[in-house]
Amino acid sequence: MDRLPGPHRTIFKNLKEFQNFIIVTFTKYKKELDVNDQRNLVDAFLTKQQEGNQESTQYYHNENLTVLVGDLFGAGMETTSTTLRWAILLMAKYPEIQKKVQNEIDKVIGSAQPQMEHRKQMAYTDAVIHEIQRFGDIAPTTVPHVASRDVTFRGYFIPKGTPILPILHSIHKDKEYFQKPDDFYPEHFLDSEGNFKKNEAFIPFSIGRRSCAGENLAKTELFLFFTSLLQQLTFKAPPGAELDLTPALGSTNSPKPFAICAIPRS
Ligand code: HEM
Repeated sequence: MDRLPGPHRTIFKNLKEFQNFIIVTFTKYKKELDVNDQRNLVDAFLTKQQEGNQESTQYYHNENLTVLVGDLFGAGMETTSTTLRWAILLMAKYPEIQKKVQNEIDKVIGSAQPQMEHRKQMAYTDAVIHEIQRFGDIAPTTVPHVASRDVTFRGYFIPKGTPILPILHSIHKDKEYFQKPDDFYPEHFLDSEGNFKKNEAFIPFSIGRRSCAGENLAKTELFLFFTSLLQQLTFKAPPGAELDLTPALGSTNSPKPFAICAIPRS
């Protein structure tokens, strides 16, 4: 792939730049390190590295630190922030849904600081967040897996060692489970009485042993950020602008860059 022209070269170039940024950062941290006053994860990792035992050499080497910090950005930060960008775009696109969320926030949370306990009383907001994740479809596939043993699935024999890439996208667009798969329709997660309704085909964090390690943290972040934003602000398209819901080209689905007006509510 290195020798072929194409957009993947930009990915390699950006990845190198990103990794260099991490290396430069932890090299600086290494110089300042005080094992008795560890400031963050990088300091904790470097402290283990300096212990100089077998574990330090085997696991706590620079390459693992680079990948670990990279994973936290990629898996931990980019995912939730991209989902929140979809949330802002969708709220501006569908002002009547935004209004219903804000009414529920005003009723249940008022001017207090949003807490996770509020979620059980906020079926509509919960349904909207689920629908943002389903519609935004930020991880259309899982990360690559490999069959750990021979399996037969729906009549197909899959030998041990076969690479497998489950497609979450097709599940989230399945008409059998979602009445209007191509629309933004929070009612996918509400029953006729307006109670929150689980849907077993909602699996944006994937399922099984290797499903997302940050699922609970991500759900917490999404609820707290989303409600805090809509408690204070109303999102609107700039005058005359048409908001485009087509995702940008990439291995994950993020919204194309957009301009937005954030109007204080008070
Ligand atoms: C909206 C937010 C997020 C979504 C939609 C999401 C989605 C996913 C998906 C689809 C996978 C692949 C699972 C598989 O291959 O079966 C995954 C893996 C992973 N995610 Fe997330 N994720 C999110 C947030 C986070 C956060 C906040 C963290 C950590 C701070 C995190 C850490 C990880 C890790 C470490 C893995 C790899 C797990 C493994 O291979 O065992 N994710 N995530």
